[in-house]
Amino acid sequence: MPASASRTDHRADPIAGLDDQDLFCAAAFIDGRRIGADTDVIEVTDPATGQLIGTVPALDGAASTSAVDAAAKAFPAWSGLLPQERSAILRRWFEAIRAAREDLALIMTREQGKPLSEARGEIDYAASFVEFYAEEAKRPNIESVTSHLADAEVEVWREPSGVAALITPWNFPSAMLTRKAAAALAAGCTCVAHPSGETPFSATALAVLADRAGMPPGVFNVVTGRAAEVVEPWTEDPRVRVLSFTGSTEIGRLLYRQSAGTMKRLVMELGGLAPFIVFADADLDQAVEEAIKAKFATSGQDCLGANRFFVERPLYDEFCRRFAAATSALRVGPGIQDLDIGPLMNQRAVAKQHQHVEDALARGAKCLVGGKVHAAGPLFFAPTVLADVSDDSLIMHEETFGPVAAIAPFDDEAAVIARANDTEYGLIAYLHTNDPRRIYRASRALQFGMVAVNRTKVTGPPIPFGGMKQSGLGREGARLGMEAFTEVKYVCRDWH
Ligand SMILES: NC(=O)c1ccc[n+]([C@@H]2O[C@H](COP(=O)([O-])OP(=O)(O)OC[C@H]3O[C@@H](n4cnc5c(N)ncnc54)[C@H](O)[C@@H]3O)[C@@H](O)[C@H]2O)c1
Ligand SMILES: N[C@@H](CC=O)C(=O)O
Repeated sequence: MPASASRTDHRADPIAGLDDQDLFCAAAFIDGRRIGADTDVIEVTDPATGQLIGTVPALDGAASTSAVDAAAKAFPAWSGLLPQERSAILRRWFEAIRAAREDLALIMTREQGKPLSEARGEIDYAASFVEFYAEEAKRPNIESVTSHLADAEVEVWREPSGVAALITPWNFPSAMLTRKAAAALAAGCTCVAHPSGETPFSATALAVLADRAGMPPGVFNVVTGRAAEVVEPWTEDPRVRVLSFTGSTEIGRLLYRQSAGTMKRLVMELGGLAPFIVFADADLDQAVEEAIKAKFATSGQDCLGANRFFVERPLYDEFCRRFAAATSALRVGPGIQDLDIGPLMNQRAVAKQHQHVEDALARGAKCLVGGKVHAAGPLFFAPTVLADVSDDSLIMHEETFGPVAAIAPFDDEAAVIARANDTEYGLIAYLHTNDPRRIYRASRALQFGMVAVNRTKVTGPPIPFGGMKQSGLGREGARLGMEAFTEVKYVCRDWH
């Protein structure tokens, strides 16, 4: 155990309304033990109120390496279990998460700020990955290949890669962790996970539940601390074979560089700059309803959040009018009150909203609704609609990651597809049209990993989630998500 850490069962102050206070756990988890720091801690505040809700240990590089020691030690036994045995543990973890739904949602709302209903939805989403991979764990397929050599038999195996490092963000603190961890564990890898310092309690609660579900010591370690201190040793450690990150493209590039020395397998779920394209033949009511979901879920702090709305000229004025009216009806307040829009994560996020609004207005845009901080508090930004936004505005090129929508008209299909593709990002594109030929043409032409047609909610465990270009590498979810944590081994056997 590192000198700076002592073995303590630290507790955060109780959260009112939590049934099971042990889930609100102010400790890291390494090798099946709760690790607390004597002095160095990270303070976690409720973004709705600015109130301190608890602290977690700020573990150092030695502690972070000790988590890899534990995961490497646990790897032979975990990867050697029968697939059904790993599946049974994952299934128990899934059931524990489902049973703790209300408490997990409350913890998330307090540290992340999202409305309680959205937090409950995220817990269901998080649990669904554990359930899915509990099933996939049973199917570690061996591919049979017809031999191309005389007198030889050939086989292709998939073997667990080893220790996997999982680095997760603050906007979806539970689902981003289970989407990675359940896939890695099902494949037979052991994990070291680092949750964002802004939302660590959702991750430590999942670790408590994994422990209760019978996850053996060292298989699923959660290391709290400052991201660079915790993660850099993992990028340099040759025992860490896969690094899976969700967060900004900027940090993704940094981790890519840091991982080059040990040639890790990388999974990167990075930023997006989603276009939302509405053609004149679309169902306008449906387009407006879906646009509200695509822009304002998690207060706009979603990698799938629509940043750029392009509306064909004949529908433009009416779309702007209806979308602005629907936006001004959104209720803003603390997540605990379960309204529509909660606070942003931090002051940097608020500053970015101001910057994007002011820049767009300076370039000729009109503000139809919002445009400033909301009376609910300093981290609440009013849901905002900007119309006539010019293509050279910052908001058309940089992720806003907040509740500001930019709308611009278009006249021509080919031109709008080119504008939509004119970005380094390529995560998701939204398309509204009722012309089947156009749906096919546009879906093919959009350079995005996911295309949502006439709807917003498209994700879930069986689909390959991920982006093209600088939105990332690899895919999460589906069978591909599990294969990311495996190595292909080819064996050729002589018959003689
Ligand atoms: N794709 C996503 O789901 C997602 C999630 C969160 C943030 N973001 C992006 O981040 C931007 C704003 O958020 P931010 O200011 O917190 O961004 P950021 O890049 O500083 O942080 C994003 C995440 O990266 C991790 N991180 C930061 N520094 C790291 C390091 N040196 N090593 C390893 N991990 C590190 C943090 O734990 C954090 O959760 C947004 O505009 C958005 O692009 C994307
Ligand atoms: N909203 C995404 C998570 C990324 O921010 C999802 O649906 O998985």
